[in-house]
Amino acid sequence: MFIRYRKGLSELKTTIIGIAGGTGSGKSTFTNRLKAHFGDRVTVIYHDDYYRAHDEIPFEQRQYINYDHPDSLETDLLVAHLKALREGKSIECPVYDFTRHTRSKETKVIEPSQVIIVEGILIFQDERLRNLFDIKIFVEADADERILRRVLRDMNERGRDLENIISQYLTTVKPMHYLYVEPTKNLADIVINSGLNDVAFDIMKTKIQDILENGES
Ligand SMILES: Nc1ncnc2c1ncn2[C@@H]1O[C@H](COP(=O)(O)OP(=O)(O)O)[C@@H](O)[C@H]1O
Ligand SMILES: Nc1ccn([C@@H]2O[C@H](COP(=O)(O)O)[C@@H](O)[C@H]2O)c(=O)n1
Repeated sequence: MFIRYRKGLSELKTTIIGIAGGTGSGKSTFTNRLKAHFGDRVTVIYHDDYYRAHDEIPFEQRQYINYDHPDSLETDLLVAHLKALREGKSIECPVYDFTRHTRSKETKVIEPSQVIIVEGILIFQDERLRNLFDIKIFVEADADERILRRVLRDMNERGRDLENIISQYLTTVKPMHYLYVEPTKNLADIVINSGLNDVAFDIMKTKIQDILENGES
């Protein structure tokens, strides 16, 4: 693991905010809105980037892996990275390529910051990860809206076709959602209705601003 020490930041208390929710619920929409407002003052980490590589399996077979089971993600590495960032060390984050169902050759260096947002469908499912969050938010949306959004997003951005999206949804995405994602809603501090919720955005904007100014969560 690549770790580089950055002087001074180790003394700042880091606040880690988890944003969970089902696929297509609006997690990225909500997270990206906060990131756009705060810029470099807030760091965002996507659990999706920690999907396992599986370069040993041909592409044709990689598309049939159950990517909605907790074991499909290298959560150990994310836990280690968050602990390193909290200690003021930078990390080398993997970059996931959804079009190839594997990790990209590139990595991105992430510097420590006072506020870190972690986003992902399964981030409240892992107890070690869950215990690292100071604030837990769950983005809620009806299943029909989530799948419709996913169809458009996966066709436009992830190189998928309709038949593949429907088959994946029925065989793994939907059952795993009810087994592993939906139950974690009860573990959240705040459940928000839609990633485009202006009230929730204003509340979180005020909270993060307060943390950045007063150094507390
Ligand atoms: N409330 C909403 N109304 C309409 N479209 C939305 C809404 N929230 C998100 N979207 C769109 O749905 C797609 C999936 O949203 P995204 O935030 O990427 O979901 P997630 O990160 O939870 O999978 C995106 O194209 C996004 O623009
Ligand atoms: N190779 C992969 C890896 C993951 N997925 C799907 O991504 C979903 C999680 O990401 P969201 O942005 O939608 O929250 C998850 O439901 C996996 O099925 C994939 O399709 N292919």
